[in-house]
Amino acid sequence: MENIIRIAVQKSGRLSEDSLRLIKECGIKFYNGTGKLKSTSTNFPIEFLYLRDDDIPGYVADGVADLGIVGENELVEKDKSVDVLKKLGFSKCRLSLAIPKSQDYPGLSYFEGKNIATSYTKILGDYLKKNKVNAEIHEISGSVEIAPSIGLAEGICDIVSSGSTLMMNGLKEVEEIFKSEAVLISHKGLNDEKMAIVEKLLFRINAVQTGKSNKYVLLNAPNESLDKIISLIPGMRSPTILPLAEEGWSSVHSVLSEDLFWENIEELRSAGAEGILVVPIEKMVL
Ligand SMILES: Nc1ncnc2c1ncn2[C@@H]1O[C@H](COP(=O)(O)OP(=O)(O)OP(=O)(O)O)[C@@H](O)[C@H]1O
Ligand SMILES: O=P(O)(O)OC[C@H]1O[C@H](OP(=O)(O)OP(=O)(O)O)[C@H](O)[C@@H]1O
Ligand SMILES: [Mg+2]
Repeated sequence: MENIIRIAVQKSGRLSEDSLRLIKECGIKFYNGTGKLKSTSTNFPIEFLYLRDDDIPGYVADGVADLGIVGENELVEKDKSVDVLKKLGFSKCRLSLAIPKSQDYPGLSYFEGKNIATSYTKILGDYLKKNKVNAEIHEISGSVEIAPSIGLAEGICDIVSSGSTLMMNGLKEVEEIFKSEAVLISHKGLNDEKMAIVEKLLFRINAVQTGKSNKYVLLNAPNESLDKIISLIPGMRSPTILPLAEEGWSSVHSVLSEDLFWENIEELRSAGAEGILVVPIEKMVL
């Protein structure tokens, strides 16, 4: 069936929940009961494959799946020929080198002639080559952080986010070698029918993501300070101004990024703004 696209998402794990949440926020309905490895949307021409994240780049490169959501770390490690359509802003982490916290760290020379345990042999190998460090790479597929304590390696290269797993295993992060977040990838050479559906999906993802990075702001302001306040919360085209029942006051409605709001909040208040409400936006189409 050409008029449907197939997207591979992680069946269970760190990417899974956020991937499925994003799809639902796009208004796409589907059933993903536990144990199901495939499901079809009831209101959008898309079907889902639920896979291990390691397998997603290969399925998309081979065209078994038209799209996939995977971490950049896995994508680069698997080195498959796919297109990256969009960074998705979740599952942010980094690939770092770590050593026992009792060890002094003079720099990358620490790793010269040593063993490093990792699940990411390609990324680590490229990094060591680029930095002219001769070290032995030990590939293990999980629980990498215990390698130094069981004498398997003098260092590791693994995913770090909060750093708590490193700490719990007596390790300290010494080099960050790769920053990663979830990305939407696509098979190269999708036909026009499939590309049309992909464009519709991207439109919805953009609307959801733009909404997430902006807030709807309402406030009350004395009319004499409206020009100053409007300059501080310019909105998409221009703020909406509504007269309050009380003479000399107006209600100002606008949209702006959360960062800009916090940068301007003090100036807004000193300009006389009060009753300031900040409301999340579900979707936003520019
Ligand atoms: N602690 C973390 N914080 C943020 N993102 C993470 C974290 N750990 C992993 N990720 C991201 O989520 C992806 C999947 O991680 P997960 O731990 O679920 O993989 P996995 O155990 O290999 O799962 P699978 O069984 O699907 O292979 C990683 O490739 C990475 O991009
Ligand atoms: O810096 P932190 O916040 O501690 O996160 C890093 C840990 O998260 C991931 O493991 P996860 O918890 O997903 O378990 P897993 O090893 O079974 O995938 C990753 O493999 C690291 O071990
Ligand atoms: Mg995996």
